[in-house]
Amino acid sequence: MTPGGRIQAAIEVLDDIAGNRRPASEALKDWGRTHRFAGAGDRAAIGNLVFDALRHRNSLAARMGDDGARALALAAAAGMLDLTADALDAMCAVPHGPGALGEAERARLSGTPAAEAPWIAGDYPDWLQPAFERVFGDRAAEQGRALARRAPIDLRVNTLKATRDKVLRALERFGAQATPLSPLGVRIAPPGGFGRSPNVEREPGHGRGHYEVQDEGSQIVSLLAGAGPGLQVADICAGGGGKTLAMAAQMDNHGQIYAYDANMTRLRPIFERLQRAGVRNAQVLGAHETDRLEGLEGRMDLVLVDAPCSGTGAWRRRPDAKWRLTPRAVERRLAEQQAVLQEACRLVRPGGRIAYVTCSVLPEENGDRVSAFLKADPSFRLVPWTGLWAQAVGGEPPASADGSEETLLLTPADHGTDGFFLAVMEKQPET
Ligand SMILES: C[S@@+](CC[C@H](N)C(=O)[O-])C[C@H]1O[C@@H](n2cnc3c(N)ncnc32)[C@H](O)[C@@H]1O
Repeated sequence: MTPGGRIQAAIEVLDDIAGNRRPASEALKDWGRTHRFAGAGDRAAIGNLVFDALRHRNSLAARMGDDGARALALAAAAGMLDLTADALDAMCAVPHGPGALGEAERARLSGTPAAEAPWIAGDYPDWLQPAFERVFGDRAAEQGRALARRAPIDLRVNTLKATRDKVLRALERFGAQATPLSPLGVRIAPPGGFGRSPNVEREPGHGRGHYEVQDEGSQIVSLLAGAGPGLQVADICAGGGGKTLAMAAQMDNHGQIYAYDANMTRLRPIFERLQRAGVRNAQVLGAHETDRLEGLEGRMDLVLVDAPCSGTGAWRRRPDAKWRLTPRAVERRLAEQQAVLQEACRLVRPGGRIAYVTCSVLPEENGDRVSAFLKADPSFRLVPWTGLWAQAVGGEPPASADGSEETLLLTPADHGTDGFFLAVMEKQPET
C-alpha cells in the first residue's frame, strides 16, 4: 500500500471506532479481515496511525478545528512522519488515498497551534480535569502528554529460569536495554513512524519462560509488595497472573501463593504462564471456590489487591480507552475497590500486610480509597514506600509523582513507566 492508502485506511478505521463505539483493536482486526491484500507492515502502519490519532485526539482536533476521522488522521500523519502540508498533500493525492488537502486543512496544518487548556494539551477527557489538577497541580498537561506517548515493550526477567544478562543478549538485535528502575526489567523502545514492534512472545526465550511482558511500573509495585520465600501470599485480583508470576519468582518456590479472581475467563491464561515460568508453589482458585478462599481467612502474610480500576495509568497502551471512560464507570470501580479491600482485610493475619495497587492516576481510586479504608479500620497503618524501596529495589528512591512519602504514584512523565499506585498497609498484631 502507498502511504496515502494507509492514511485512507486509518480514516476508515477511525470512522468505524467513532461511529460504532468499538475498541480500536477490534476495528483494526476487522479492517484487516476485509482487506486481505494488506501485508503485516501495512497493518502495523495503519495501527500506528489510528493509535496516534487516538492518543492525541484533543490536541489534533484543536489544531484542525475538526474532530472528524479525516482531520485526526491527517494531523496524526503529519506529526508522526514529520511532514509539511505540501509533503502530506503529495502523499494524499494518489489513487486510493484520501485526496488532496483543502485550503482550510493546509492552513491549519501550517499554522501554530494556539495556547490550549490542560486537557487539550495533555490529551485527556475534560471531565477529568479536577482529578488531574488535584493530583498533578500545574503539571497536569505534562503528565497527560506523557500518558499519550507510545509505550516501550517492557519485559520482566524470570529469575527462576534466567538472568537479565542472558535475556539482554538474546534480544540484542531488537535493541533491548536494561530498564533504569527495576532490577529485573528489559526494555525495547517503541518504533517511530510507521515502524513495527518485534513480537517478543514468539521468541524461544519466552517459550522457555525466561521472561514475561510486564511494564516496569508493574514490576516495581510487585517488588515493593514484599513477597518473599516462605510467606503465605494471596493475590486476590490475579487476572492473567502478571503480578502472581512476579511475586512467585520473588518467593523462589518457597511458601505458598494463592491466585484468585472473581472472573474465571480472566484467570484462564495463568495456568500456562505458571507452568512456563517454572512456578511450583502457586494454587489457582476460581470464582466457584470461595470456600477455599474462606479457608485462608486470617492466615495470609501478604494480600495483594491489584484492584479493578479506570486504567488511566495504562493509556499509553490503550489510548482508545481514555475516550470510552465515563464518570459512571469510575464510580463502579470505586465500589469494586471497596469490596475487594474488605475481602483482603478478612484474609490477612495480624501483623500481615495488604498491598493495594491500581494502574490509575486518579486520586479517587488511590489516596482517597486508602484514606477511607484506614479510617474505617484503624487496626491498619501505612508502611511508607520509601523504606520498602530500599529493601526490594535498592538505590535512591525517586520521588512519588504526587509527592507522597507514604504511598507511591509512578507515571510515564516522572518514571518512564505506566501509571501505577501502591499503598502497603500493615495490620497491627493483636496484643
Ligand atoms: C487490574 S486487573 C488484575 C491484573 C492482574 N493482577 C495482572 O497483574 O495481570 C483486576 C482484576 O480484578 C478482578 N476482580 C474484580 N472484582 C473482584 C473481586 N471482588 N474479587 C476478585 N477479583 C475481582 C477482575 O476480574 C480483574 O481480573
